[in-house]
Amino acid sequence: MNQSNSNFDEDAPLLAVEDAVVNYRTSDGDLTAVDGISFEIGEDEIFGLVGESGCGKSTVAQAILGLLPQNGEVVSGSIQFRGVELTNLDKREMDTLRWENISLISQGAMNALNPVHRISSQIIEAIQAHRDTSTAEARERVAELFKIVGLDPDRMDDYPHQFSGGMKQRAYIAMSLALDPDLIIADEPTTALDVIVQDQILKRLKELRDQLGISVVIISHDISVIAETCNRLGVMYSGKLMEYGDLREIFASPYNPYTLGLQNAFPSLRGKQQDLISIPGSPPSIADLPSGCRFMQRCPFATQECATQHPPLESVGDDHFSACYHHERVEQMRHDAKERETWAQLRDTGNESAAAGGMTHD
Ligand SMILES: Nc1ncnc2c1ncn2[C@@H]1O[C@H](COP(=O)(O)OP(=O)(O)OP(=O)(O)O)[C@@H](O)[C@H]1O
Repeated sequence: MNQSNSNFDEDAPLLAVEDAVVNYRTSDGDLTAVDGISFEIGEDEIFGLVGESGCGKSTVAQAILGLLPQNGEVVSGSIQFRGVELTNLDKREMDTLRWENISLISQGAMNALNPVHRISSQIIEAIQAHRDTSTAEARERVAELFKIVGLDPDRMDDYPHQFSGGMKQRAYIAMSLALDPDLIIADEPTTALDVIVQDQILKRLKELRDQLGISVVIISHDISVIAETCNRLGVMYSGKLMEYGDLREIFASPYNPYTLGLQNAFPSLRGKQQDLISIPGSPPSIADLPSGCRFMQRCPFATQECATQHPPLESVGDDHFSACYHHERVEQMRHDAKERETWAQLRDTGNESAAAGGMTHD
């Protein structure tokens, strides 16, 4: 463990997000992008956060890392790293924690490498900004990091343009490992890469967990990316966690209609080809959220009850939680969700009428 903060509690979870609410101030008033989500990440864990564009995944990552834009704020709840409340840290403390304890590989991180500086000097600079290390020692560390991420150390003095997209992404991962963080947050780490390189990077992230004991949060809109890599999972929709827990358990017995829909919508990276069925419609705008279940307007199983309020997360198994009013109908929902007509009916009915009363009754 990286012991840069003497306030860390070794018995506390690595990361614990508890009922966190994140708002953005806009000319239309305060908009809630993350609405009371809770999850924990333990040692040696790869946690996946999945959901469609705009559901609040990046906002969660930025809130953890203290990198929310100027108009964003964690307005309630708590985010703790080894028992230390991150939302109370000042900028200097947060800057230290970022890199030393938690580091970020962001969407398009490879483009964050400075094109006019050699890759080695960029990583050396990051090391020397935090540690009193000679340049010779830092160069040795860069060579070691290159090996860890599967790059040839002889190429460390190259410029970014001499690297392919996949190599640049690996170089950025090397940089994010420079100070031995305990947790890496990878926000869409492979989105811009082709499938083969994507697979290699995901394998590498897994190896980091296996070899270095680093926990990883992978944020992706693609549930098959998460399926390949993670051992625990949070399925997000419109600022809420819809299903959460052990990945194998969720994949073997999904309880939430949104998870059922996502599973239909993405091809698996390996394994048998399946017929893809997309979920008709799009998520609600955070400026105009429904008062009931956030997924209600796109859910083929919605009833009047769903229009009352968003359902709470309930325990449905060992390390398995889901937010839905219809868990008792899950067998039927799993069966029906595999049928294209189930979702097509929704398209025919139209989102608006489904929300207003085109839904089934209990
Ligand atoms: N600075 C901001 N000001 C106002 N609204 C914002 C701001 N940043 C994000 N949002 C809104 O917050 C919601 C969540 O955005 P966020 O980027 O966290 O979602 P996401 O799931 O990561 O999506 P993507 O995969 O497209 O990045 C969206 O509705 C987005 O439009």
